[in-house]
Amino acid sequence: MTTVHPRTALSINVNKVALVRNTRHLGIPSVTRAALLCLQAGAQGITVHPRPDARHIRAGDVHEIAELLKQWPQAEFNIEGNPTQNLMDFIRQVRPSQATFVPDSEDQFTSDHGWSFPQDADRLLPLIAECRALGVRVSLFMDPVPAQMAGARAVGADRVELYTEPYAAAWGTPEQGAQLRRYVGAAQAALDAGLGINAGHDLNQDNLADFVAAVPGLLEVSIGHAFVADALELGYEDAVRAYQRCIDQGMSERAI
Ligand SMILES: CC(=O)[C@@H](O)[C@H](O)COP(=O)(O)O
Ligand SMILES: NCC(=O)COP(=O)(O)O
Repeated sequence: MTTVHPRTALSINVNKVALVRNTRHLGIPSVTRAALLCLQAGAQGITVHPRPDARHIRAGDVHEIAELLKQWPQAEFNIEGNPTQNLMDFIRQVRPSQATFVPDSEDQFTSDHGWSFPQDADRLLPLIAECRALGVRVSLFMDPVPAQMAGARAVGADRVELYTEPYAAAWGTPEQGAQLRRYVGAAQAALDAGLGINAGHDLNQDNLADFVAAVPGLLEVSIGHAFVADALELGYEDAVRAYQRCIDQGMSERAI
């Protein structure tokens, strides 16, 4: 049976623009202008992760980008965070296209693991139900473990976001193929459970096309750290186009 491969959307995470902005009281580089330039260059969405310590994305950024996106109805706004911390206030106030639940502690260096089922089910169920009642799609940040996907669906998630750091770390090494097969298996299990598939963390211009080509049903990649590093060299417009080319290359190589 031929697997239908949707076009993978590119959502730009602007956390690291905010990180640089926060090192002076000058308001530059503008986070909202970065989002605008990425949208103008063809990005299909913007992602932010307003952590409780506001180390990068602040509440004002969330509301300014929400206002900007009212002018871009075809683009998506993805707000990430831990729903047992500060995320739900943003979801209630902004009602973004998507909420991505991430099980980070408040002082975590960066996101480095997904949810676990059945352990996390009881506390996620009502929060997912609230988001969906608000018309907000819910994606759960997950490790690429096939056996976990049914649990994600059982708590009402619409999608999972596969945590891709292990794949990124293996890319270009002899472990690349084995890691990629883990993600293909997890994605197929997610599809079988009725979930949509997103992915993110440490994706870059080197490893993106291989991932897009291999992983079935990939709806969205959210990319920030490597993108901002590339944008410092190329500018936002050329960096978006470079990442779109990687996605297009992966799409062209997808097995029919
Ligand atoms: C959930 C995830 O993998 C990233 O979206 C996360 O936003 C990275 O956070 P930092 O930018 O704070 O490292
Ligand atoms: N969900 C992943 C994301 O938004 C960006 O992750 P990264 O590219 O900054 O590692």
